[in-house]
Amino acid sequence: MANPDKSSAAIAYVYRGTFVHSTQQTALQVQEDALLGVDTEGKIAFIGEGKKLEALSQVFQFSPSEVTQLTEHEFLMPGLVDTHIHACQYSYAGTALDLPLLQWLNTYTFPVESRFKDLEFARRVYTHVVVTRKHHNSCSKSYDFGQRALVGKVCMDRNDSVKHYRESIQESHDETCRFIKEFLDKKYPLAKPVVTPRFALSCSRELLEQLGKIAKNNNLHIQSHISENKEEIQLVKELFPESESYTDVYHKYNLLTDKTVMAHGCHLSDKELAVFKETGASLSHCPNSNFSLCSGVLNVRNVLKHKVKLGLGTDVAGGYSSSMLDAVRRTLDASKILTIQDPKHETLSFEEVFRLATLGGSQALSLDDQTGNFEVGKDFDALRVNVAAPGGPIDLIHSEGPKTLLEKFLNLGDDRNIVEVFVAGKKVVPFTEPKAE
Ligand SMILES: Nc1nc2[nH]cnc2c(=O)[nH]1
Ligand SMILES: [Zn+2]
Repeated sequence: MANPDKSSAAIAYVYRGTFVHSTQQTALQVQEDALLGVDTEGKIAFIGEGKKLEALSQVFQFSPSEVTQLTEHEFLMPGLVDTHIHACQYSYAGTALDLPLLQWLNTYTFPVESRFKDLEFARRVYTHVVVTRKHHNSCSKSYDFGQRALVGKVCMDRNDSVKHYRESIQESHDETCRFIKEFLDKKYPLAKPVVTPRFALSCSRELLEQLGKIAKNNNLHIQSHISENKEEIQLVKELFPESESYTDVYHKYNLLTDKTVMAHGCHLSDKELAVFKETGASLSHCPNSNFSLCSGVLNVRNVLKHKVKLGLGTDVAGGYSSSMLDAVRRTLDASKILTIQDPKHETLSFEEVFRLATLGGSQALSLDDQTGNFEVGKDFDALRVNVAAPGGPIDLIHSEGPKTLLEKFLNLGDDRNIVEVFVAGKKVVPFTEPKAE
């Protein structure tokens, strides 16, 4: 429990019931009959025991009668963090999954993305992405709907398959600078721009170098793809013969920093993982995409052994589902496949995967000082889950403890179980239109 200092904001609301979250030390920490207060700035003001209600209400100046009591099948958990999604690929999610990565990009992805020159097309797709994903339980127009987001403008100055979908180095550089400036000028409280070289194969050395400099000079996040599929890795070797590895290509151009998140990394060597650890760069594990495009199976256990930060991603539309619950399930499947192949492999537990989907994601994005778990002073990013929601997908035959309720939700739940979603203390589901001034 925190001591309120004189400058702390007033309490906006208080929940009482079961809370589950992760810490660095414990994959799943359960607090039963606990109290959690959120202040008017959307931050967690206190967490304490239910039986201390009287004392807490006096210290933090709220009325015990206004506390919201969760029911026996409900709990609060931190928001699920999707560390990698392509908003512009959302329109064909669930289709076009019959080709491996490079052929998939040339045949389906580049032709669709090139249509975003048409602003009306772009607006229509992006609005759908945010509205749908809110109901799919995680964090672009995200900022209009109160969601937390890192948003990048994809850069590529190399592309031979769809000729009209390629920038010059100058265009890519200038558009990135314009995008960053306009984005920062809007002063969105929860959204940040990200420097985004698509991947090594679609960028010249000069462009990679310029993007590394832009990120460094403006202290920005960086995102890209790495070591997703074997054919891609072979081509990177041929295009960048001076580099020792795929990781080395990005490292050389200062694109691996503690604010970098690289998607996939299915085939990284231990030596490359050591570079990730050393630079503080993180990985986004996107198992649905890795299965759908037959790219590979990331050994998450090995990544964790190297102490590389790792979060989960949906990677729509290489991944066909925009649900983070799906990412949780596919992560467990991927781990079990590795155990089938090698019984000595230590399968990930659901508690570990829960941590990857919440705290792990916030660490991968270097946002763990603000979000990822329930710690006093962090933003209140949370889901209120009702495992027994009427008309929902889960049949509760017996009364179950909180750990089992979480496991059931992760394996069987969907948005019908997500009663409320909070981002920085603001309720974004159910969504209510802001009142007109
Ligand atoms: N999955 C995936 N991998 C990529 N590598 C380069 N671009 C992409 C993309 O759009 N999706
Ligand atoms: Zn991707």
